Amino acid sequence: MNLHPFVAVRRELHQIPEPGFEEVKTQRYLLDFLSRLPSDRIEVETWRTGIIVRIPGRNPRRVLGWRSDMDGLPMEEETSVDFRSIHPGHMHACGHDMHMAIALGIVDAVVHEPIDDDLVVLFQPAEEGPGGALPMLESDAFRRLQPDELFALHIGPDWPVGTIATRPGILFANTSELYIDLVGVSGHASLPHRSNDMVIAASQLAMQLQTIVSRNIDPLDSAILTLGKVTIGTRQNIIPGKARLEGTIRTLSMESMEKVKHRIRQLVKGIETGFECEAHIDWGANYCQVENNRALTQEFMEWADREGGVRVIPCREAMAGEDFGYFLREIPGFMFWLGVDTQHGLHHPRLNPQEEAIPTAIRLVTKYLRWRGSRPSEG
Ligand SMILES: CC(=O)N[C@@H](CCC[C@H](N)C(=O)O)C(=O)O
Repeated sequence: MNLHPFVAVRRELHQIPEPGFEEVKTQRYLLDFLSRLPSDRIEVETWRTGIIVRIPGRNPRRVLGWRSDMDGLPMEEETSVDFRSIHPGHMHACGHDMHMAIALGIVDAVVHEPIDDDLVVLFQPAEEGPGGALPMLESDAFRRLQPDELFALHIGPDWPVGTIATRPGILFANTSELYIDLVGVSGHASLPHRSNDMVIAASQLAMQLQTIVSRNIDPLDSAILTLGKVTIGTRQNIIPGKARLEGTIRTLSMESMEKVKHRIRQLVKGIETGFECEAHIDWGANYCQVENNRALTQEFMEWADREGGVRVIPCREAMAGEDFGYFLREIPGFMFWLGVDTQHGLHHPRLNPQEEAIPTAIRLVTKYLRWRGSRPSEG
């Protein structure tokens, strides 16, 4: 059976997942693809491991933009597909391989049949961390080619192929990473009184942190504090003097984010006093919420229902994070979920999105850009 060309692209990209700002092979693959397109129809610029593509329009009044992320996740793939990751310990488990294949499909379609407005397509590194959107947004390369409106999608495991889901206003949460180091005194397992055991301090802290959302945040204002990794100790008969707790905070308002951080500082101070240890907090990468432009989103949802060949599902906010929010803070636009109907969700080692969603998305987005490109600007 003949594979759809951009499904084949996705499979090739799926094999080479790389961490944020190390997307070297990925960038080379994308550049290679772009170099095979007619060079008089396309301008290609690199920014770190990312790429900015500009395709001039037929009768441009403004610049429309599309954004894809690029990076993979540090996890071992557990699917049995024959195109699984060849990079041990790394996997495209958040669909960025799908996003890139779709973005290339859009570039290919618009190069061969231009839209009225100019189109800029961003391949943005490091969405999973430390965050490529903000530095890309602030770069000279981006400022030179900056779009007037910007759109993106994210694969949505919960929705069937042929559907999209989005909403005007907040779609994704504010995020902050969280790293807490505790330092006590290590020692012999038989001499607890001469050491300062960080297993106990870290366990207490982990439990206390889980009281913040339930006791300090307004129940009508969602928040999450997840610890995804706790590292303590080296073997069973050594009392460990060091512990590291790693997690993420999600909120739907900046006020709640500040409140959660304030409570974390207080609880960590309490652990320092109570367990006579030293503690250090690092907030890592912080992403602002993805807030869809209301008018453009509403218009898109109505258009997609009418003409896009997909079913549009109005959805609730998600507590996932996306540094695309930084772009939307400056540039009107929106993001939507693309139904890919998978049993295993994002960040799962068996994530296996339905690839028929790729041609569906290319058709939908290209048609929308064509339509939007022929419409007057907002306001
Ligand atoms: C869509 C998605 O899964 N995004 C990631 C973004 C990560 C943000 C940051 N590195 C963090 O962990 O807080 C997510 O986990 O939601």
